[in-house]
Amino acid sequence: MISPPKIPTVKMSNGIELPLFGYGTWQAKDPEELEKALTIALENGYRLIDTAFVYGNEEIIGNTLQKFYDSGKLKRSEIFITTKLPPFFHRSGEVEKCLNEQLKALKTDYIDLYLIHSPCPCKKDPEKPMFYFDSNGMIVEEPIDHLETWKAMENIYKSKKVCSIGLSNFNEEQIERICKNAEIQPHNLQVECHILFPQNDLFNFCKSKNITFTAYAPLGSPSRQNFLPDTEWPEGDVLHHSKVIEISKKYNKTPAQILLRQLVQRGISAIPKSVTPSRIIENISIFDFKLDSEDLKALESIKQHVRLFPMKFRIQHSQYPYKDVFEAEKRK
Ligand SMILES: NC(=O)C1=CN([C@@H]2O[C@H](COP(=O)(O)OP(=O)(O)OC[C@H]3O[C@@H](n4cnc5c(N)ncnc54)[C@H](OP(=O)(O)O)[C@@H]3O)[C@@H](O)[C@H]2O)C=CC1
Ligand SMILES: O=C1CO[C@H](CO)[C@@H](O)[C@@H]1O
Repeated sequence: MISPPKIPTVKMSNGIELPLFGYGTWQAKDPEELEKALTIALENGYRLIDTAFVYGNEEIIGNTLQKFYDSGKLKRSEIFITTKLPPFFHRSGEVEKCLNEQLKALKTDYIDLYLIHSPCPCKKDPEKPMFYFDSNGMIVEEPIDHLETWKAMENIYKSKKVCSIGLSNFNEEQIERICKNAEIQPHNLQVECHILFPQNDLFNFCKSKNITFTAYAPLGSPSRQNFLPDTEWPEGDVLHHSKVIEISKKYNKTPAQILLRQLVQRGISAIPKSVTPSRIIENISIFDFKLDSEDLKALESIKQHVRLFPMKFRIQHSQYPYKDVFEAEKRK
Protein backbone atom coordinates (compact mmCIF):
# COMPACT_ATOMS: atom_id res chain seq x y z
CA MET A 1 0.00 0.00 0.00
CA ILE A 2 1.29 3.49 -0.89
CA SER A 3 0.67 6.32 1.53
CA PRO A 4 -2.52 7.84 0.06
CA PRO A 5 -1.89 11.12 -1.75
CA LYS A 6 -3.98 14.20 -1.17
CA ILE A 7 -6.10 14.52 -4.28
CA PRO A 8 -6.64 18.09 -5.52
CA THR A 9 -10.19 19.25 -6.05
CA VAL A 10 -12.08 21.91 -7.98
CA LYS A 11 -15.04 23.74 -6.46
CA MET A 12 -18.37 23.30 -8.25
CA SER A 13 -20.87 26.16 -8.43
CA ASN A 14 -22.75 24.69 -5.44
CA GLY A 15 -19.59 24.92 -3.30
CA ILE A 16 -18.95 21.16 -3.32
CA GLU A 17 -15.38 20.04 -4.09
CA LEU A 18 -15.03 17.68 -7.06
CA PRO A 19 -11.90 15.47 -6.81
CA LEU A 20 -9.69 15.91 -9.89
CA PHE A 21 -8.99 12.19 -9.96
CA GLY A 22 -11.14 9.10 -9.52
CA TYR A 23 -11.87 5.49 -10.35
CA GLY A 24 -13.70 4.60 -13.59
CA THR A 25 -15.71 1.37 -13.67
CA TRP A 26 -17.18 0.91 -17.16
CA GLN A 27 -16.78 -2.74 -18.24
CA ALA A 28 -15.78 -3.80 -14.71
CA LYS A 29 -18.57 -6.07 -13.66
CA ASP A 30 -17.10 -9.35 -12.58
CA PRO A 31 -18.07 -9.21 -8.89
CA GLU A 32 -14.90 -10.79 -7.52
CA GLU A 33 -12.58 -8.86 -9.80
CA LEU A 34 -14.26 -5.50 -9.21
CA GLU A 35 -14.50 -5.93 -5.45
CA LYS A 36 -10.80 -6.77 -5.28
CA ALA A 37 -9.83 -3.90 -7.57
CA LEU A 38 -12.01 -1.32 -5.82
CA THR A 39 -10.66 -2.45 -2.46
CA ILE A 40 -7.12 -1.83 -3.70
CA ALA A 41 -8.18 1.52 -5.13
CA LEU A 42 -9.79 2.67 -1.88
CA GLU A 43 -6.86 1.44 0.20
CA ASN A 44 -4.52 3.43 -1.99
CA GLY A 45 -6.33 6.74 -1.84
CA TYR A 46 -9.03 6.73 -4.55
CA ARG A 47 -12.09 8.53 -3.21
CA LEU A 48 -14.19 9.32 -6.29
CA ILE A 49 -15.93 6.35 -7.93
CA ASP A 50 -17.56 6.80 -11.35
CA THR A 51 -20.32 4.38 -12.27
CA ALA A 52 -23.67 4.31 -14.13
CA PHE A 53 -26.91 2.34 -14.14
CA VAL A 54 -25.95 0.79 -17.49
CA TYR A 55 -22.55 -0.43 -16.22
CA GLY A 56 -24.42 -3.08 -14.20
CA ASN A 57 -21.98 -2.82 -11.30
CA GLU A 58 -23.60 -0.47 -8.78
CA GLU A 59 -24.49 -3.30 -6.43
CA ILE A 60 -20.94 -4.67 -6.42
CA ILE A 61 -19.64 -1.17 -5.68
CA GLY A 62 -22.26 -0.69 -2.92
CA ASN A 63 -21.35 -4.00 -1.29
CA THR A 64 -17.63 -3.19 -1.37
CA LEU A 65 -18.18 0.26 0.10
CA GLN A 66 -20.38 -1.20 2.83
CA LYS A 67 -17.48 -3.41 3.95
CA PHE A 68 -15.29 -0.30 4.28
CA TYR A 69 -17.95 1.51 6.32
CA ASP A 70 -18.58 -1.54 8.53
CA SER A 71 -14.90 -2.00 9.29
CA GLY A 72 -14.59 1.71 10.15
CA LYS A 73 -11.89 2.17 7.47
CA LEU A 74 -13.91 4.82 5.62
CA LYS A 75 -16.95 6.93 6.23
CA ARG A 76 -19.55 7.60 3.53
CA SER A 77 -18.68 11.31 3.75
CA GLU A 78 -15.11 10.54 2.61
CA ILE A 79 -16.32 8.98 -0.65
CA PHE A 80 -17.54 10.83 -3.75
CA ILE A 81 -19.95 8.75 -5.84
CA THR A 82 -20.79 9.78 -9.39
CA THR A 83 -23.50 7.82 -11.15
CA LYS A 84 -25.73 8.37 -14.16
CA LEU A 85 -29.34 8.30 -15.28
CA PRO A 86 -29.72 5.83 -18.18
CA PRO A 87 -31.13 7.08 -21.50
CA PHE A 88 -34.24 4.90 -21.16
CA PHE A 89 -35.47 6.59 -17.95
CA HIS A 90 -35.67 10.23 -19.07
CA ARG A 91 -39.40 10.74 -18.38
CA SER A 92 -39.98 12.94 -15.37
CA GLY A 93 -41.82 10.18 -13.48
CA GLU A 94 -38.98 7.72 -14.07
CA VAL A 95 -36.00 9.75 -12.88
CA GLU A 96 -36.55 9.53 -9.14
CA LYS A 97 -37.69 5.89 -9.40
CA CYS A 98 -34.47 4.97 -11.14
CA LEU A 99 -32.38 6.99 -8.69
CA ASN A 100 -34.04 5.18 -5.76
CA GLU A 101 -32.98 1.84 -7.26
CA GLN A 102 -29.44 3.13 -7.68
CA LEU A 103 -29.30 4.42 -4.09
CA LYS A 104 -30.36 0.99 -2.88
CA ALA A 105 -27.75 -0.79 -4.99
CA LEU A 106 -25.01 1.63 -3.95
CA LYS A 107 -26.03 1.32 -0.26
CA THR A 108 -26.29 5.03 0.30
CA ASP A 109 -28.96 7.65 0.84
CA TYR A 110 -27.36 10.23 -1.44
CA ILE A 111 -25.30 10.50 -4.63
CA ASP A 112 -22.55 13.13 -4.79
CA LEU A 113 -22.93 13.80 -8.51
CA TYR A 114 -25.76 12.53 -10.70
CA LEU A 115 -25.46 12.95 -14.48
CA ILE A 116 -27.83 12.52 -17.41
CA HIS A 117 -25.76 9.87 -19.17
CA SER A 118 -26.72 10.70 -22.72
CA PRO A 119 -28.65 13.37 -24.63
CA CYS A 120 -30.37 10.61 -26.64
CA PRO A 121 -33.40 9.22 -24.76
CA CYS A 122 -34.30 5.78 -26.07
CA LYS A 123 -36.32 2.62 -25.48
CA LYS A 124 -35.23 -0.02 -23.02
CA ASP A 125 -34.53 -3.64 -23.85
CA PRO A 126 -37.07 -5.50 -21.69
CA GLU A 127 -34.70 -8.47 -21.48
CA LYS A 128 -31.53 -6.61 -20.48
CA PRO A 129 -30.43 -3.70 -18.28
CA MET A 130 -29.55 -1.94 -21.51
CA PHE A 131 -30.96 0.18 -24.29
CA TYR A 132 -32.83 -1.49 -27.05
CA PHE A 133 -31.07 -1.91 -30.42
CA ASP A 134 -33.12 -2.34 -33.62
CA SER A 135 -32.20 -4.75 -36.44
CA ASN A 136 -29.71 -2.18 -37.80
CA GLY A 137 -27.92 -1.96 -34.47
CA MET A 138 -29.40 1.47 -33.72
CA ILE A 139 -31.04 2.60 -30.50
CA VAL A 140 -34.75 3.36 -30.77
CA GLU A 141 -35.55 7.00 -30.04
CA GLU A 142 -38.01 8.18 -27.39
CA PRO A 143 -38.84 11.83 -28.04
CA ILE A 144 -38.41 13.35 -24.57
CA ASP A 145 -37.38 16.99 -24.20
CA HIS A 146 -34.12 17.52 -22.25
CA LEU A 147 -35.94 20.21 -20.28
CA GLU A 148 -38.43 17.68 -18.90
CA THR A 149 -35.60 15.47 -17.69
CA TRP A 150 -33.63 18.42 -16.30
CA LYS A 151 -36.67 19.55 -14.26
CA ALA A 152 -36.76 16.06 -12.72
CA MET A 153 -33.01 16.34 -12.03
CA GLU A 154 -33.64 19.66 -10.26
CA ASN A 155 -36.33 18.03 -8.14
CA ILE A 156 -34.07 15.22 -6.93
CA TYR A 157 -31.40 17.86 -6.21
CA LYS A 158 -33.91 19.80 -4.11
CA SER A 159 -34.87 16.59 -2.29
CA LYS A 160 -31.17 16.24 -1.33
CA LYS A 161 -30.97 12.69 -2.71
CA VAL A 162 -28.26 14.04 -5.01
CA CYS A 163 -25.78 16.76 -4.01
CA SER A 164 -24.86 17.90 -7.53
CA ILE A 165 -26.33 17.38 -10.99
CA GLY A 166 -24.81 17.38 -14.43
CA LEU A 167 -24.66 16.10 -17.98
CA SER A 168 -22.67 13.65 -20.03
CA ASN A 169 -22.13 13.50 -23.79
CA PHE A 170 -24.16 16.71 -24.38
CA ASN A 171 -22.87 19.25 -26.92
CA GLU A 172 -22.51 23.01 -26.41
CA GLU A 173 -25.90 23.88 -27.90
CA GLN A 174 -27.70 21.29 -25.79
CA ILE A 175 -25.96 22.52 -22.65
CA GLU A 176 -26.71 26.14 -23.51
CA ARG A 177 -30.43 25.35 -23.88
CA ILE A 178 -30.50 23.70 -20.47
CA CYS A 179 -28.60 26.59 -18.87
CA LYS A 180 -30.98 29.16 -20.37
CA ASN A 181 -34.05 27.36 -19.03
CA ALA A 182 -32.73 25.95 -15.76
CA GLU A 183 -33.50 26.90 -12.21
CA ILE A 184 -30.39 25.00 -11.13
CA GLN A 185 -27.39 25.19 -13.43
CA PRO A 186 -25.47 21.99 -14.28
CA HIS A 187 -22.51 21.47 -11.97
CA ASN A 188 -20.47 19.17 -14.18
CA LEU A 189 -20.07 17.85 -17.71
CA GLN A 190 -18.52 14.43 -18.41
CA VAL A 191 -17.20 13.82 -21.94
CA GLU A 192 -14.42 12.04 -23.79
CA CYS A 193 -11.16 13.95 -23.25
CA HIS A 194 -7.47 13.06 -23.79
CA ILE A 195 -4.51 14.27 -25.86
CA LEU A 196 -6.10 13.15 -29.15
CA PHE A 197 -9.41 14.79 -28.26
CA PRO A 198 -8.58 17.68 -25.93
CA GLN A 199 -12.02 19.37 -26.03
CA ASN A 200 -10.50 22.86 -25.81
CA ASP A 201 -13.62 24.70 -27.01
CA LEU A 202 -16.09 22.72 -24.94
CA PHE A 203 -13.86 23.02 -21.86
CA ASN A 204 -13.62 26.80 -22.28
CA PHE A 205 -17.36 27.02 -22.83
CA CYS A 206 -17.96 25.08 -19.60
CA LYS A 207 -15.52 27.30 -17.72
CA SER A 208 -17.48 30.34 -18.89
CA LYS A 209 -20.63 28.75 -17.43
CA ASN A 210 -18.95 27.63 -14.19
CA ILE A 211 -19.48 23.97 -15.11
CA THR A 212 -16.68 21.65 -13.97
CA PHE A 213 -15.29 19.13 -16.45
CA THR A 214 -14.67 15.38 -16.20
CA ALA A 215 -12.61 13.44 -18.77
CA TYR A 216 -13.74 9.97 -19.66
CA ALA A 217 -11.42 7.62 -21.55
CA PRO A 218 -8.40 9.58 -20.21
CA LEU A 219 -6.10 6.76 -21.36
CA GLY A 220 -7.84 6.45 -24.71
CA SER A 221 -9.95 3.50 -23.51
CA PRO A 222 -7.81 0.74 -25.09
CA SER A 223 -10.51 -1.88 -24.47
CA ARG A 224 -13.47 0.18 -25.75
CA GLN A 225 -14.02 -2.21 -28.65
CA ASN A 226 -15.02 -4.97 -26.21
CA PHE A 227 -18.32 -3.07 -26.06
CA LEU A 228 -20.30 -3.67 -29.27
CA PRO A 229 -17.40 -5.52 -30.95
CA ASP A 230 -19.24 -5.55 -34.26
CA THR A 231 -19.14 -1.78 -34.41
CA GLU A 232 -16.36 0.13 -36.12
CA TRP A 233 -14.23 1.94 -33.48
CA PRO A 234 -11.86 4.71 -34.67
CA GLU A 235 -8.14 4.00 -34.32
CA GLY A 236 -6.18 6.00 -31.79
CA ASP A 237 -3.64 4.93 -29.20
CA VAL A 238 -2.87 7.67 -26.73
CA LEU A 239 -0.83 5.42 -24.41
CA HIS A 240 1.71 4.78 -27.19
CA HIS A 241 1.83 8.26 -28.66
CA SER A 242 5.48 9.18 -29.34
CA LYS A 243 5.20 12.57 -27.56
CA VAL A 244 3.80 10.90 -24.44
CA ILE A 245 6.54 8.27 -24.45
CA GLU A 246 9.22 10.94 -24.86
CA ILE A 247 7.86 12.99 -21.94
CA SER A 248 7.40 9.89 -19.76
CA LYS A 249 11.13 9.15 -20.08
CA LYS A 250 12.06 12.67 -19.03
CA TYR A 251 10.04 12.42 -15.77
CA ASN A 252 10.73 8.74 -15.21
CA LYS A 253 6.97 8.14 -15.20
CA THR A 254 4.75 5.88 -17.30
CA PRO A 255 2.73 7.11 -20.32
CA ALA A 256 -0.50 6.65 -18.32
CA GLN A 257 0.85 8.85 -15.54
CA ILE A 258 1.77 11.61 -18.03
CA LEU A 259 -1.71 11.51 -19.59
CA LEU A 260 -3.48 11.65 -16.23
CA ARG A 261 -1.18 14.32 -14.84
CA GLN A 262 -1.82 16.52 -17.88
CA LEU A 263 -5.59 16.41 -17.30
CA VAL A 264 -5.25 17.19 -13.60
CA GLN A 265 -3.00 20.16 -14.42
CA ARG A 266 -5.65 21.40 -16.88
CA GLY A 267 -8.14 21.37 -13.98
CA ILE A 268 -10.04 18.43 -15.48
CA SER A 269 -11.16 15.48 -13.35
CA ALA A 270 -9.67 12.23 -14.75
CA ILE A 271 -11.37 8.88 -14.03
CA PRO A 272 -9.18 6.07 -15.40
CA LYS A 273 -10.54 2.54 -15.15
CA SER A 274 -8.37 -0.41 -14.23
CA VAL A 275 -8.93 -3.76 -12.59
CA THR A 276 -5.20 -4.52 -12.57
CA PRO A 277 -3.70 -3.93 -9.10
CA SER A 278 -0.35 -2.56 -10.34
CA ARG A 279 -2.09 -0.14 -12.74
CA ILE A 280 -4.55 1.03 -10.09
CA ILE A 281 -1.56 2.12 -7.99
CA GLU A 282 0.37 3.42 -11.01
CA ASN A 283 -2.53 5.63 -12.07
CA ILE A 284 -2.90 7.37 -8.72
CA SER A 285 0.85 7.93 -8.35
CA ILE A 286 0.75 11.27 -10.13
CA PHE A 287 0.76 13.71 -7.26
CA ASP A 288 4.52 13.76 -6.65
CA PHE A 289 5.54 15.52 -9.88
CA LYS A 290 4.46 18.36 -12.17
CA LEU A 291 4.68 18.69 -15.94
CA ASP A 292 6.47 21.90 -16.89
CA SER A 293 4.89 24.43 -19.23
CA GLU A 294 7.00 23.31 -22.20
CA ASP A 295 5.73 19.72 -21.90
CA LEU A 296 2.17 20.85 -21.37
CA LYS A 297 2.48 22.88 -24.55
CA ALA A 298 3.95 19.92 -26.43
CA LEU A 299 0.97 17.76 -25.42
CA GLU A 300 -1.45 20.55 -26.28
CA SER A 301 0.03 21.02 -29.73
CA ILE A 302 -0.55 17.43 -30.92
CA LYS A 303 -2.31 18.03 -34.22
CA GLN A 304 -3.99 14.68 -34.78
CA HIS A 305 -7.49 14.85 -33.31
CA VAL A 306 -9.73 11.79 -33.21
CA ARG A 307 -13.00 11.13 -31.43
CA LEU A 308 -12.63 7.62 -30.05
CA PHE A 309 -16.29 7.43 -28.93
CA PRO A 310 -18.42 8.52 -31.90
CA MET A 311 -21.31 6.40 -30.54
CA LYS A 312 -22.64 5.86 -34.04
CA PHE A 313 -25.37 3.59 -32.72
CA ARG A 314 -27.07 6.89 -31.83
CA ILE A 315 -26.36 8.72 -35.08
CA GLN A 316 -29.97 8.66 -36.34
CA HIS A 317 -31.26 10.15 -33.10
CA SER A 318 -32.62 13.69 -33.40
CA GLN A 319 -30.44 14.69 -30.42
CA TYR A 320 -27.24 12.96 -31.59
CA PRO A 321 -24.66 15.37 -30.19
CA TYR A 322 -21.58 15.06 -32.41
CA LYS A 323 -21.88 17.34 -35.44
CA ASP A 324 -18.33 16.48 -36.60
CA VAL A 325 -19.21 12.77 -36.89
CA PHE A 326 -22.62 13.49 -38.40
CA GLU A 327 -21.16 15.74 -41.13
CA ALA A 328 -18.38 13.24 -41.92
CA GLU A 329 -20.94 10.43 -42.29
CA LYS A 330 -23.07 12.56 -44.62
CA ARG A 331 -20.03 13.17 -46.88
CA LYS A 332 -19.37 9.40 -47.18
N1 LIG B 1 -20.08 9.11 -19.66
C1 LIG B 1 -19.79 8.23 -20.60
O1 LIG B 1 -20.49 8.08 -21.61
C2 LIG B 1 -18.55 7.42 -20.44
C3 LIG B 1 -17.94 7.35 -19.22
N2 LIG B 1 -16.81 6.59 -19.04
C4 LIG B 1 -16.23 6.57 -17.65
O2 LIG B 1 -14.83 6.91 -17.76
C5 LIG B 1 -14.05 5.83 -17.25
C6 LIG B 1 -12.73 5.73 -17.99
O3 LIG B 1 -12.92 5.46 -19.36
P1 LIG B 1 -12.62 4.03 -20.02
O4 LIG B 1 -13.42 3.93 -21.23
O5 LIG B 1 -12.77 2.97 -19.01
O6 LIG B 1 -11.13 4.17 -20.51
P2 LIG B 1 -9.69 4.46 -19.86
O7 LIG B 1 -9.08 5.49 -20.72
O8 LIG B 1 -9.80 4.69 -18.42
O9 LIG B 1 -8.94 3.10 -20.15
C7 LIG B 1 -9.25 1.93 -19.46
C8 LIG B 1 -8.45 0.79 -20.09
O10 LIG B 1 -7.05 1.07 -19.94
C9 LIG B 1 -6.39 0.00 -19.27
N3 LIG B 1 -5.44 0.66 -18.34
C10 LIG B 1 -5.72 1.27 -17.17
N4 LIG B 1 -4.61 1.78 -16.62
C11 LIG B 1 -3.60 1.49 -17.45
C12 LIG B 1 -2.22 1.74 -17.41
N5 LIG B 1 -1.66 2.39 -16.40
N6 LIG B 1 -1.46 1.31 -18.45
C13 LIG B 1 -2.02 0.66 -19.50
N7 LIG B 1 -3.33 0.37 -19.58
C14 LIG B 1 -4.12 0.79 -18.57
C15 LIG B 1 -7.49 -0.75 -18.55
O11 LIG B 1 -7.17 -2.12 -18.46
P3 LIG B 1 -7.35 -3.02 -17.13
O12 LIG B 1 -8.65 -2.65 -16.49
O13 LIG B 1 -7.36 -4.39 -17.69
O14 LIG B 1 -6.19 -2.74 -16.25
C16 LIG B 1 -8.67 -0.56 -19.48
O15 LIG B 1 -8.62 -1.50 -20.54
C17 LIG B 1 -14.96 4.61 -17.46
O16 LIG B 1 -14.51 3.48 -16.77
C18 LIG B 1 -16.28 5.18 -17.02
O17 LIG B 1 -16.34 5.24 -15.62
C19 LIG B 1 -16.23 5.96 -20.10
C20 LIG B 1 -16.79 6.01 -21.35
C21 LIG B 1 -18.01 6.74 -21.63
O1 LIG C 1 -20.63 5.21 -20.46
C1 LIG C 1 -20.61 4.56 -21.49
C2 LIG C 1 -19.44 3.84 -21.93
O2 LIG C 1 -19.28 3.93 -23.31
C3 LIG C 1 -20.35 3.34 -24.00
C4 LIG C 1 -19.96 3.11 -25.44
O3 LIG C 1 -19.98 4.15 -26.27
C5 LIG C 1 -21.53 4.20 -23.79
O4 LIG C 1 -22.64 3.62 -24.34
C6 LIG C 1 -21.79 4.48 -22.36
O5 LIG C 1 -22.47 5.68 -22.33
